[in-house]
Amino acid sequence: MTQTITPELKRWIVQQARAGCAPQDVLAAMRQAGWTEGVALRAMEEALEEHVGMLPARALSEVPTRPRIDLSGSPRALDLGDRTVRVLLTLQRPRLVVLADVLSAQECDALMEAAAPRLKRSRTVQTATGGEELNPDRTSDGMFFRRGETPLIQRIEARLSRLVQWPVEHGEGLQVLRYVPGAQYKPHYDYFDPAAPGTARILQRGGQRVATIVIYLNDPEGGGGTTFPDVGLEVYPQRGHAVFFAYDHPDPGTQTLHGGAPVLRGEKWVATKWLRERPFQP
Ligand SMILES: O=C(O)CCC(=O)C(=O)O
Ligand SMILES: [Fe+2]
Repeated sequence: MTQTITPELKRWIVQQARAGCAPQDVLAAMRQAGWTEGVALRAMEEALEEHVGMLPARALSEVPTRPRIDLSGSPRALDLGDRTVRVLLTLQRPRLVVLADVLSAQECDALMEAAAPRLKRSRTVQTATGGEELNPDRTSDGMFFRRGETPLIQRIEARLSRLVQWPVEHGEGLQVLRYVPGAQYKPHYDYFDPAAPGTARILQRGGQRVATIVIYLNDPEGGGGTTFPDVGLEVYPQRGHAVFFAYDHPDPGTQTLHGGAPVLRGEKWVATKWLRERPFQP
């Protein structure tokens, strides 16, 4: 059965929020009333977004509680201190922004060069056990830089932190991936499945993942787009560009299912930054 988000439902959600009801209590009440979690979360997001949109600008200047790119005033470019990035596209659901000029060509080259000797077949964090495993759905080679490992990494981390208004300490180490022709990363969520037995252990090191930044380091000749199947979106890799997407809750309702499509010609290199709720202990 499809459930429809009605104006009455949204009004009710706003009333609860104004009465000081905690979001998890509103969610629990909706679930009890028969709403599925994904729809309930989407209704809450939509209702509160619309409501906040009607408040005076002053009310929006509170400290962000999630990584976000401030696009108030629809800026075409964002000054990040040492670099100006351009805003190409934004989507509300999934919450997503495509950017250009996040890294210079020289920075992309330097990252690939530093990563190359350390690449190994990618492993995936297994929520079943909390350990790491080879994953047939993910046929890239990868490596992690330690946070702050080199001056280049420090510079990139500071820039990304300013971009998404989220502390450097909440980030995992920058990961570099290389895909050769045929390699791909099948559609997945970056957050850890709350229902899986190994997740509790993973969450001890900084809580959930709440947002992802994928930066393209080169121009693959064909294929290799980052796909978002729920909304039929594909971001084509271009050197120095990036896609940011955020998921406030570890739930498919965020529509952040995404994958790296198979590379058809040439290689594809990306750098991924995953952001956690809390400081991440490497
Ligand atoms: O390679 C891509 O386009 C996506 C990478 C990705 O999903 C990830 O690193 O989590
Ligand atoms: Fe991912």
